[in-house]
Amino acid sequence: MSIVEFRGVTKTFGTGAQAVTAVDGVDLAIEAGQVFGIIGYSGAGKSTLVRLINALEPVTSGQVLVDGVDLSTLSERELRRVRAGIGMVFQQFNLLRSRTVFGNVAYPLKVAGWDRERRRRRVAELLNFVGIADKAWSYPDQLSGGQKQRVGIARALATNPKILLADEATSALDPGTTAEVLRLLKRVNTELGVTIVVITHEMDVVREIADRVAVLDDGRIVEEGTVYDMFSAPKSATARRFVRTVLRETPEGADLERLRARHGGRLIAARVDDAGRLGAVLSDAVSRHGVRFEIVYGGITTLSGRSFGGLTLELLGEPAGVDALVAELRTTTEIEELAR
Ligand SMILES: Nc1ncnc2c1ncn2[C@@H]1O[C@H](COP(=O)(O)OP(=O)(O)OP(=O)(O)O)[C@@H](O)[C@H]1O
Repeated sequence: MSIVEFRGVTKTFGTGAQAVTAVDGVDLAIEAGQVFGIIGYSGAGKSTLVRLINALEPVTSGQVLVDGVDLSTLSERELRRVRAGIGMVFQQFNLLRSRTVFGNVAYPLKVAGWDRERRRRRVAELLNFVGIADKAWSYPDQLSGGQKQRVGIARALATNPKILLADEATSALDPGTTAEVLRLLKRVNTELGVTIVVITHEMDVVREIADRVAVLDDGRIVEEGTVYDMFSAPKSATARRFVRTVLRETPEGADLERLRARHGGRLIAARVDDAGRLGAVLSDAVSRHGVRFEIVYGGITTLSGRSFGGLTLELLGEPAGVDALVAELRTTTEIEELAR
């Protein structure tokens, strides 16, 4: 059973000519223990989707199930219980400025009726986990963005939720701090077993921590799958655009013009992955086909622990030899001609 499931969910705001369909016929299954990314541009409906999961908004049609229970069948009191099992982390942290770090993290425990001693022990444990035990008596204004988000995460985890919703949790942070916060979220997933739904407009965030990803475009899921599959073979135009923001393995525009100006040989872009034998074919290129090559662009990274990337090669030799090499390369990996 999925921990979160959407069945034909539509959410419309307003009526008549003013109606806006923010979520449009979404089917989605998030399994327990996953980090699930939902990526989309501004206005795609991401925040609305999140608000449907924690029942801050009712669906217009369809069903949202949390732990197998259709939220629309629950009373307000039962919904509060479901919400208590879902933590939330926000882009703007949403900390109480008048309370210390300790006070912010203790707040949901107080609301849940924990006594003072239990609260103290739990907050200490949480602050240790997120690495800001030394800031317990500081106020939010005295903290950096990354520290504030650690407090936000500690607060979200206070009552031991099974699900954590992170809505653009790193969008207000610089790249270095983003990486630290993402590592912390990954630990929340692996060490505490919390299922995390990450809402973002940044493909880097998806690449860093998600297991699976859904692409939301104009309220619809246009693509869904493992992060590796989406990066290595994006199917929708929106997914391809997102992937290109992170992986610049194929030169375009001015980069491509510069390469063409500098390199007279035939330019091809080759995909590199775990299965490919690009290196093996290239190392025999001279002896088998009389073709030399130069690596002129690209990069290789890891995705979900697997190699992934692309290299642009300049192939130098007799046209027939180059043709034969390209044909051989095509049998091992994806090749794109960067024609003049
Ligand atoms: N309470 C509301 N009343 C009316 N329209 C709304 C409401 N909430 C969202 N919308 C509309 O629904 C659409 C999706 O908005 P939503 O905030 O879910 O998108 P988003 O992907 O989270 O965008 P952003 O990243 O900019 O927040 C938008 O057109 C928005 O104007």
